[in-house]
Amino acid sequence: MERIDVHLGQRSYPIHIGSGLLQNGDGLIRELLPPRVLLISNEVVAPLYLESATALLSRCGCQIDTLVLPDGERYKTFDTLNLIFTKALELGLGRDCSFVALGGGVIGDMVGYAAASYQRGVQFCQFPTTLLAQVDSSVGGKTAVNHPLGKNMIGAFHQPQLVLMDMDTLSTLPAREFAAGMAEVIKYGILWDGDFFAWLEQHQAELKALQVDALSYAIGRCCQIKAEVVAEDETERGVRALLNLGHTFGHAIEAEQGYGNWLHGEAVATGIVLAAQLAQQLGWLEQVQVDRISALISAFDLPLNPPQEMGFEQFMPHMRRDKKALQGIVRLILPTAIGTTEVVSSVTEDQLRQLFDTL
Ligand SMILES: NC(=O)c1ccc[n+]([C@@H]2O[C@H](COP(=O)([O-])OP(=O)(O)OC[C@H]3O[C@@H](n4cnc5c(N)ncnc54)[C@H](O)[C@@H]3O)[C@@H](O)[C@H]2O)c1
Ligand SMILES: O=C(O)C(=O)C[C@@H](O)[C@H](O)[C@H](O)COP(=O)(O)O
Ligand SMILES: [Zn+2]
Repeated sequence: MERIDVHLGQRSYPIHIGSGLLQNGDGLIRELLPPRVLLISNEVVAPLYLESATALLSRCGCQIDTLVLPDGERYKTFDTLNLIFTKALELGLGRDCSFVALGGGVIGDMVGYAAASYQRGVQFCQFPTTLLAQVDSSVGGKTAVNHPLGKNMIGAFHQPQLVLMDMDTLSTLPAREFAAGMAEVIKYGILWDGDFFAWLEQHQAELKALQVDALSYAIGRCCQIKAEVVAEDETERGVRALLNLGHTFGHAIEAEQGYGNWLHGEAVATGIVLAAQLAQQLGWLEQVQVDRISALISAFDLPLNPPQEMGFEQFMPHMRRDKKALQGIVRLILPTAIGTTEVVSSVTEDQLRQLFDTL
């Protein structure tokens, strides 16, 4: 069992990582929970883990109600959010309740945003059940829903009270979803920690086999990096933007292809490769580093290339709307080495056209 703290003054919170925490984690979370809880999951995760999560929360002394939402990225919408608000109002929940998100990043982002806005803000907790949610989305307080014109366009920064991640839940995760989570894991190595990237290169087999020591090291390292970055820059005024490596391209793919057709992690994987290729084109990254990045992404069966039908004309409208853009100028996160990245606003549209033309 590992505990990592996100240091944010009064909004600080613990991340608990371990095996069996949905069965026996009550001692870790009891003191942080209010008496009234709305436990929210989806149609896929609920049959697997709702019962143990309910039992855990009830051993903590909470009065629990549950809500099961439809599954998938295409339901990360205002309409689904409204199901949460309606349920909470029907139950008569007040500001002293907590919402608990049991599921992957879609559930976590939606429940977090519902908590940020219900009666102008209630507490929430993250019980992440995908690799992607454990290494990334459950930590840091970015919450959102999608808009047809852009990913995560409507949202808020709202930190959870606690994050409880039971690594055992990964045993039921489909292989494609595990790989999608690995895209964000690889991202941390490139943007922050070259030694971690090298460790990932050396431990591919153990990770694919869900070997517990390798998995817990990888999840822990990602959470440490994210906690450090978020503590330094909670609302993305500076260094936090680095966590967006691959996302300007990736979000364009997700929106253009229709939410859910490309998984978030798949789109980010391709986005990271595009960022590396662009950095190489600009003379900032050596080809050998691009090759290492592509090789590791490919080793986890993640896509290296965007959809064939997507070129400059299809990417650009999405990229100009990216949340990092300032006065219509695209800002990109580009690697300068494995382990070091920079926020760059000097890339011209001609340079981007050249990137897509050479694919
Ligand atoms: N807030 C953030 O900082 C942040 C960071 C990264 C990604 N995200 C968001 O997270 C979302 C992607 O999250 P995701 O990859 O977890 O997708 P997801 O939430 O859609 O989960 C993937 C699939 O796995 C199922 N599932 C979840 N846990 C399972 C389990 N243990 N066993 C079997 N099936 C399980 C889900 O029901 C779903 O079908 C995107 O919307 C992305 O924008 C947010
Ligand atoms: O936590 C962050 O900051 C991130 O950028 C993490 C990303 O992996 C995540 O996908 C995030 O939701 C993207 O944020 P957005 O602001 O580009 O929507
Ligand atoms: Zn992401």
